[in-house]
Amino acid sequence: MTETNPATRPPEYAAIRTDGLTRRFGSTVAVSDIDISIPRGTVYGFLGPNGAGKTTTIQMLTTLLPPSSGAGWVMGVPITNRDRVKSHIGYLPHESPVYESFTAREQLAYAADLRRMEAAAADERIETLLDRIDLIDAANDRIGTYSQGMRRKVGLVQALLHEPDVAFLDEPTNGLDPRASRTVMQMITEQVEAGMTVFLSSHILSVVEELADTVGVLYEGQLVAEDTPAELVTRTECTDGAGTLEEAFLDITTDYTTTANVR
Ligand SMILES: Nc1ncnc2c1ncn2[C@@H]1O[C@H](COP(=O)(O)OP(=O)(O)OP(=O)(O)O)[C@@H](O)[C@H]1O
Repeated sequence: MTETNPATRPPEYAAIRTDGLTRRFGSTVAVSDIDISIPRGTVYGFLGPNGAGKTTTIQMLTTLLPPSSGAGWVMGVPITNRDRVKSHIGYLPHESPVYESFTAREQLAYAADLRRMEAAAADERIETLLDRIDLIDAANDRIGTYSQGMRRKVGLVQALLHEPDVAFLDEPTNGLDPRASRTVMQMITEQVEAGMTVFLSSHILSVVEELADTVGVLYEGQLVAEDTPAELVTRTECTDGAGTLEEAFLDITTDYTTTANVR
């Protein structure tokens, strides 16, 4: 069987696909003419310096912000179709979207209800995930009393609760201790093995290097490099045997014009 080029397949093949996706704020071009195609069941690491346009891209893909021009699809659904796109996605934004006055159990039950999950199945999944992420003992405490890391855990469980086809995770390990980070990385790996696609934005490059099948580097709104983590490291000549994605990222973003051909 001959494989077609992912970039030329119809949009329904990809979990996420964009075609010239662009967003301007006045005279600022936050995201400029981005073309990506992310196969289902993979992790896409999305990197870029502060202000590169990562959040803006995620907000367009999660239907929170309309593009200025270009197009995007999530699971084959145009991102202009908010309700249908929302039915396919989970989103963990930079700040966990939780209510201070709720307990973790209440917050997650509320999220499950919004997602129209069947109550018994939702309860079972909530308990499993709370246990997995080591939050079960605090699950009846108000989120207002939680640490940053504990809030992050609730936000992450909330994003994965309904087993979305595509999860957009912005800094999922922010504020987590090493053991909790490891658990979260294992959870992401398991979800992806079960078929989920993960769009992962993080400044913690060791996490991205370990999880991502493909990494895209955004610089001043443009996608300036895209490859597997290993290839990015090799092709930016960071390998004298011990290159890391962090070195590759610094190299690419120090002077992307000389490395734009890595894409
Ligand atoms: N609502 C807005 N109005 C005006 N400019 C905006 C708005 N949102 C973002 N921008 C600008 O768009 C550009 C991209 O911002 P964005 O938040 O997408 O970057 P980022 O890569 O997510 O950064 P960080 O890593 O710091 O979170 C920046 O120049 C930012 O100032």
